[in-house]
Amino acid sequence: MKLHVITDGKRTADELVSILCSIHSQADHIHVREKNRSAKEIYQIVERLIDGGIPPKKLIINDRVDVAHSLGVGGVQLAYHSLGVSEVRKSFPDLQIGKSVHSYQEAVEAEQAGASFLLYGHVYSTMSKEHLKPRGVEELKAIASAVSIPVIAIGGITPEKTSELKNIGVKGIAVMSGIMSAKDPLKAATLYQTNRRKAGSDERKL
Ligand SMILES: Cc1nc(C(=O)O)sc1CCOP(=O)(O)O
Repeated sequence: MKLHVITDGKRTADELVSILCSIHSQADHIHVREKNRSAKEIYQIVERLIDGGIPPKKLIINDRVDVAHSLGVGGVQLAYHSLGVSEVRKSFPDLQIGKSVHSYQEAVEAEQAGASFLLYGHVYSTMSKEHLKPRGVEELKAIASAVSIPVIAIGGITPEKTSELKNIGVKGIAVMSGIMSAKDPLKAATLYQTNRRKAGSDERKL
């Protein structure tokens, strides 16, 4: 299972660079999701992350295909308001394209349109999506067995949820507040990573 860390749009550029450079060794992917920043600001932050030692392929840019393409990073994450998967796929055949989905139908369509992986959520209740009912694991389980691209779970994921998600065929977890708002983000990321590895080895023992 992969660990995706999602930025929360609440930090100054300096804080963001400092947190991400300190935790990146524990993360498989880092999604730069800074919805209130311009393409230029995101570009400059990502340049600093790369200069700070984060391998470009680890970085996934939310929404901004232009930034992802011009910096040659690991991919783009498309939301409902983003360009469509098939339009992006047509122009960038080799780009890793993640698509955020919220139903079985959206998941199947995103795979058909050429998505490389899916983020499905929000699975558990979370302060990051306050007042919105969580979707639970049933639909997630159905999606994970219906599509052949990796499905990543997002929303309210604590380290303890890792093995439940692993058991239903999810290929990764995406975490925002559990790491970005932690008093010690490196310690938090390490705990997620340890549980993720443990979930993998428990499964191999079965
Ligand atoms: C950014 C995001 N997208 C979601 C979706 O359902 O697509 S849920 C979510 C927030 C996840 O935050 P946390 O790890 O703090 O619960």
